[in-house]
Amino acid sequence: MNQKTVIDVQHITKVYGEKNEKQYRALKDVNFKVRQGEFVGIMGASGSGKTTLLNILATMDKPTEGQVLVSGQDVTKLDRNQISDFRVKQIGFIFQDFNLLESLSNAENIGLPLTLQGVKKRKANELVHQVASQLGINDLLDKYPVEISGGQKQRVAAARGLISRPQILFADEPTGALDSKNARELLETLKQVNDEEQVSVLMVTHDPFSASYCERILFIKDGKIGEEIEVGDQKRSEFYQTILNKLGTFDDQEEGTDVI
Ligand SMILES: Nc1ncnc2c1ncn2[C@@H]1O[C@H](COP(=O)(O)OP(=O)(O)OP(=O)(O)O)[C@@H](O)[C@H]1O
Repeated sequence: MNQKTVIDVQHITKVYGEKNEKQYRALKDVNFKVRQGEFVGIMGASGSGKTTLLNILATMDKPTEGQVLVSGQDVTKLDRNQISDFRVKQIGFIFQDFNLLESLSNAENIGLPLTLQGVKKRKANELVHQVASQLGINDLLDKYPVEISGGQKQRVAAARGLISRPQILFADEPTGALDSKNARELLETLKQVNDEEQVSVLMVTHDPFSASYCERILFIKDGKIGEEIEVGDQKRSEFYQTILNKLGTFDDQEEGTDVI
C-alpha cells in the first residue's frame, strides 16, 4: 500500500459567524490523513459538517483554526493567486449538481481548467480527447450540457475534474442527482481512475452504496470524526453491509451545531 500522505488535516476547527454575533462551531478539532491513491468517504448526518470540511480541504473556505497540509504545504495559508494555482493544478472537484457552464460545449467545459492555466488550444484539445476517451464520453464533446442526461453531465464534470491530472479529487455527493444505474457507472469510473492514476479521492456521501466503493470511511458526528471503518479484505457487497450496519448504530436525527 502506498504510504505517501497527500492530505494531513491537523486540528481543524470552523466557527461560522462573526464575534459579537451568534456563532456556530461546525467543526471541532478534526484530524486525519489521506494517503496517495486512497479512496476515502466522509459520511454523517445532515448538518454534521461534511461539506464544511470538504470546502476547507479544497481551499473554498478557510478554517478558524488548524492547518491542512497537501503534500506538506499548508493550503490554509495560501494567498488568492496561490489558491487559484493550487485549485487548477492540484485538485479536481465534482459537485452534486454538476456545475457545468451552459454556454460552453462539453469539450469547453472539460477544458476549462486548462484554459485558466493558459494551456495552448491544440494541447488542451488533445488532453480533452484523452480524458474523454478514458471516461467513454468522446461522442458528447461537441454537444452542450442541455443536450445530455444527468449521468452524462456528471461524467463531463468528472472529466473536467480530472483534466489537470490532479493529486486529489474532491466529490461532494457526486451521485446525489443520479439514478442507480448512472450512479454505479460513475462510481465504477471514479474507482478505475483512482486505481489507474493513483489520484486520491475524497467523497462526501449520504449513500451507503456509493460509500461501498471507498477503502475507508470517516464518520463525522457533531463536527468531529467519531469513527472510521476500512474495507480491508471485504468484498464490496460485504463492505456495503458493514456500512449499513454501522449507520444503523447511529441515530438518524439531524444535527444542530453548537451555538457559542
Ligand atoms: N455559511 C454558513 N453560516 C453559518 N452556518 C453555516 C454555514 N454553512 C454551514 N453552516 C452550518 O454548519 C453546520 C454544518 O454544515 P455542513 O453544510 O457542513 O453540513 P453537512 O454535513 O454537509 O450537511 P448536509 O448533509 O445537509 O449537506 C450546519 O449546522 C450548518 O447549518
